[in-house]
Amino acid sequence: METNLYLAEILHELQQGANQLNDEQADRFVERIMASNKVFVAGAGRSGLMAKAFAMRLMHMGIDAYVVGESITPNVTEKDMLIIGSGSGETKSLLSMAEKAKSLQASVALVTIFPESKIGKLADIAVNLPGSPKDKSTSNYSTIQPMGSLFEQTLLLFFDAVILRLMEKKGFDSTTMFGRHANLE
Ligand SMILES: O=C([C@H](O)CO)[C@H](O)[C@H](O)COP(=O)(O)O
Repeated sequence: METNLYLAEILHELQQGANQLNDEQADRFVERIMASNKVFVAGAGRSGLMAKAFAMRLMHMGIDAYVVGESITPNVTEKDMLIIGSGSGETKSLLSMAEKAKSLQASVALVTIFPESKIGKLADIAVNLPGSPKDKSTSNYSTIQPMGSLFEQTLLLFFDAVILRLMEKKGFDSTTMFGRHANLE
Protein backbone atom coordinates (compact mmCIF):
# COMPACT_ATOMS: atom_id res chain seq x y z
CA MET A 1 0.00 0.00 0.00
CA GLU A 2 1.29 3.51 -0.76
CA THR A 3 2.33 5.87 2.02
CA ASN A 4 -0.51 8.36 1.36
CA LEU A 5 -3.05 5.55 1.79
CA TYR A 6 -1.45 4.56 5.08
CA LEU A 7 -1.72 8.21 6.13
CA ALA A 8 -5.39 8.28 5.15
CA GLU A 9 -6.02 5.14 7.23
CA ILE A 10 -4.25 6.67 10.25
CA LEU A 11 -6.47 9.77 9.94
CA HIS A 12 -9.53 7.52 9.69
CA GLU A 13 -8.50 5.67 12.87
CA LEU A 14 -7.97 9.01 14.65
CA GLN A 15 -11.39 10.29 13.55
CA GLN A 16 -13.08 7.16 14.87
CA GLY A 17 -11.25 7.62 18.18
CA ALA A 18 -12.18 11.32 18.45
CA ASN A 19 -15.86 10.40 18.24
CA GLN A 20 -15.49 8.29 21.40
CA LEU A 21 -14.07 11.00 23.68
CA ASN A 22 -16.10 11.54 26.86
CA ASP A 23 -16.65 15.32 27.21
CA GLU A 24 -17.50 15.10 30.91
CA GLN A 25 -14.15 13.47 31.69
CA ALA A 26 -12.38 16.03 29.50
CA ASP A 27 -14.12 18.92 31.29
CA ARG A 28 -13.16 17.59 34.74
CA PHE A 29 -9.58 17.36 33.49
CA VAL A 30 -9.63 20.98 32.22
CA GLU A 31 -11.22 22.28 35.44
CA ARG A 32 -8.61 20.51 37.56
CA ILE A 33 -5.78 22.05 35.57
CA MET A 34 -7.30 25.50 36.08
CA ALA A 35 -7.68 24.88 39.82
CA SER A 36 -4.11 23.62 40.32
CA ASN A 37 -1.14 25.60 41.46
CA LYS A 38 1.61 23.72 39.61
CA VAL A 39 0.98 21.12 36.90
CA PHE A 40 3.41 18.21 36.46
CA VAL A 41 3.32 15.94 33.43
CA ALA A 42 4.82 12.48 33.06
CA GLY A 43 4.89 9.56 30.68
CA ALA A 44 7.33 6.95 29.45
CA GLY A 45 8.67 6.54 25.90
CA ARG A 46 6.45 7.93 23.16
CA SER A 47 3.61 8.69 25.60
CA GLY A 48 6.13 10.79 27.53
CA LEU A 49 7.04 12.73 24.38
CA MET A 50 3.37 13.69 23.94
CA ALA A 51 3.21 14.77 27.59
CA LYS A 52 6.28 17.00 27.05
CA ALA A 53 4.61 18.67 24.05
CA PHE A 54 1.57 19.35 26.29
CA ALA A 55 3.74 20.83 29.05
CA MET A 56 5.23 23.29 26.54
CA ARG A 57 1.78 24.58 25.56
CA LEU A 58 0.71 24.81 29.23
CA MET A 59 3.81 26.96 29.81
CA HIS A 60 2.83 29.12 26.81
CA MET A 61 -0.47 29.73 28.60
CA GLY A 62 1.35 31.00 31.68
CA ILE A 63 0.52 27.86 33.67
CA ASP A 64 3.28 26.74 36.03
CA ALA A 65 4.00 23.47 34.20
CA TYR A 66 6.84 20.98 34.61
CA VAL A 67 8.01 17.70 33.13
CA VAL A 68 8.79 15.15 35.88
CA GLY A 69 12.45 14.17 35.90
CA GLU A 70 13.89 17.37 34.43
CA SER A 71 16.60 19.11 36.43
CA ILE A 72 14.58 22.28 37.15
CA THR A 73 11.37 20.49 38.16
CA PRO A 74 10.40 21.53 41.72
CA ASN A 75 8.56 19.69 44.54
CA VAL A 76 4.94 18.66 44.31
CA THR A 77 2.43 19.79 46.98
CA GLU A 78 -1.25 19.22 47.83
CA LYS A 79 -2.17 22.23 45.65
CA ASP A 80 -0.64 20.62 42.56
CA MET A 81 -1.65 18.15 39.89
CA LEU A 82 0.26 15.29 38.27
CA ILE A 83 -0.88 14.35 34.76
CA ILE A 84 0.21 10.93 33.52
CA GLY A 85 -0.17 9.75 29.93
CA SER A 86 -0.02 5.96 29.79
CA GLY A 87 -1.76 3.70 27.29
CA SER A 88 -1.52 0.64 29.53
CA GLY A 89 -1.87 2.50 32.83
CA GLU A 90 0.51 -0.12 34.23
CA THR A 91 3.98 1.31 33.55
CA LYS A 92 5.85 0.66 36.81
CA SER A 93 7.87 3.88 37.09
CA LEU A 94 4.66 5.88 36.53
CA LEU A 95 2.74 3.81 39.07
CA SER A 96 5.27 4.56 41.80
CA MET A 97 5.28 8.23 40.76
CA ALA A 98 1.47 8.32 41.08
CA GLU A 99 1.69 6.66 44.52
CA LYS A 100 4.25 9.25 45.65
CA ALA A 101 2.13 12.15 44.34
CA LYS A 102 -0.95 10.77 46.14
CA SER A 103 1.04 10.37 49.38
CA LEU A 104 1.87 14.09 49.09
CA GLN A 105 -1.88 14.86 48.59
CA ALA A 106 -1.43 16.10 45.03
CA SER A 107 -4.21 15.23 42.62
CA VAL A 108 -3.42 12.67 39.95
CA ALA A 109 -4.97 12.51 36.48
CA LEU A 110 -4.41 9.65 34.07
CA VAL A 111 -5.05 9.74 30.34
CA THR A 112 -5.21 6.12 29.23
CA ILE A 113 -6.84 3.33 27.31
CA PHE A 114 -7.47 1.50 30.60
CA PRO A 115 -9.09 3.58 33.41
CA GLU A 116 -9.38 0.33 35.40
CA SER A 117 -5.57 -0.12 35.36
CA LYS A 118 -3.39 0.12 38.50
CA ILE A 119 -2.64 3.82 37.89
CA GLY A 120 -6.27 4.42 36.92
CA LYS A 121 -7.46 3.04 40.28
CA LEU A 122 -5.18 5.50 42.11
CA ALA A 123 -6.06 8.49 39.96
CA ASP A 124 -8.58 11.19 40.95
CA ILE A 125 -9.45 11.74 37.29
CA ALA A 126 -9.12 9.22 34.48
CA VAL A 127 -9.69 10.26 30.88
CA ASN A 128 -10.38 7.29 28.67
CA LEU A 129 -8.97 7.37 25.13
CA PRO A 130 -9.50 4.61 22.60
CA GLY A 131 -6.64 2.66 21.08
CA SER A 132 -4.57 -0.44 21.35
CA PRO A 133 -1.87 -0.77 24.03
CA LYS A 134 1.74 -1.59 23.14
CA ASP A 135 1.13 -5.23 24.14
CA LYS A 136 -1.53 -6.13 21.60
CA SER A 137 -2.24 -9.44 23.29
CA THR A 138 -4.14 -7.48 25.98
CA SER A 139 -6.65 -5.81 23.62
CA ASN A 140 -8.85 -6.54 20.61
CA TYR A 141 -8.94 -2.91 19.41
CA SER A 142 -8.45 -2.83 15.66
CA THR A 143 -5.65 -0.66 14.22
CA ILE A 144 -3.15 -1.13 11.39
CA GLN A 145 -0.49 0.62 13.46
CA PRO A 146 2.19 -1.02 15.60
CA MET A 147 2.11 -1.15 19.41
CA GLY A 148 0.60 1.97 21.01
CA SER A 149 0.96 4.37 18.06
CA LEU A 150 -2.76 5.10 17.74
CA PHE A 151 -3.05 5.86 21.46
CA GLU A 152 0.05 8.06 21.42
CA GLN A 153 -1.28 10.09 18.45
CA THR A 154 -4.70 10.41 20.08
CA LEU A 155 -3.01 11.51 23.31
CA LEU A 156 -1.25 14.39 21.53
CA LEU A 157 -4.48 15.46 19.79
CA PHE A 158 -6.43 15.23 23.05
CA PHE A 159 -3.84 17.41 24.78
CA ASP A 160 -4.02 19.94 21.92
CA ALA A 161 -7.83 19.99 22.19
CA VAL A 162 -7.48 20.63 25.94
CA ILE A 163 -5.20 23.59 25.17
CA LEU A 164 -7.87 25.06 22.85
CA ARG A 165 -10.47 24.63 25.62
CA LEU A 166 -8.16 26.37 28.12
CA MET A 167 -7.51 29.18 25.60
CA GLU A 168 -11.27 29.63 25.17
CA LYS A 169 -11.87 29.73 28.93
CA LYS A 170 -9.01 32.15 29.60
CA GLY A 171 -9.57 34.30 26.49
CA PHE A 172 -6.07 33.60 25.16
CA ASP A 173 -4.97 33.69 21.55
CA SER A 174 -1.93 32.41 19.72
CA THR A 175 -0.18 35.79 19.78
CA THR A 176 -0.35 36.02 23.58
CA MET A 177 1.03 32.52 23.84
CA PHE A 178 3.78 33.12 21.28
CA GLY A 179 5.00 35.93 23.53
CA ARG A 180 6.06 33.22 26.01
CA HIS A 181 7.72 30.98 23.43
CA ALA A 182 11.45 30.33 23.89
CA ASN A 183 13.46 33.07 22.19
CA LEU A 184 16.90 31.59 22.84
CA GLU A 185 16.47 29.08 20.05
O1 LIG B 1 7.23 4.20 24.02
C1 LIG B 1 6.23 3.51 24.03
C2 LIG B 1 6.04 2.48 22.95
O2 LIG B 1 6.72 2.87 21.78
C3 LIG B 1 4.66 1.95 22.71
O3 LIG B 1 4.09 2.27 21.45
C4 LIG B 1 5.23 3.69 25.15
O4 LIG B 1 4.66 4.96 25.07
C5 LIG B 1 5.94 3.50 26.51
O5 LIG B 1 6.47 2.21 26.59
C6 LIG B 1 4.99 3.75 27.68
O6 LIG B 1 3.92 2.83 27.67
P1 LIG B 1 2.52 3.21 28.26
O7 LIG B 1 2.78 3.73 29.67
O8 LIG B 1 1.72 1.95 28.26
O9 LIG B 1 1.93 4.29 27.39
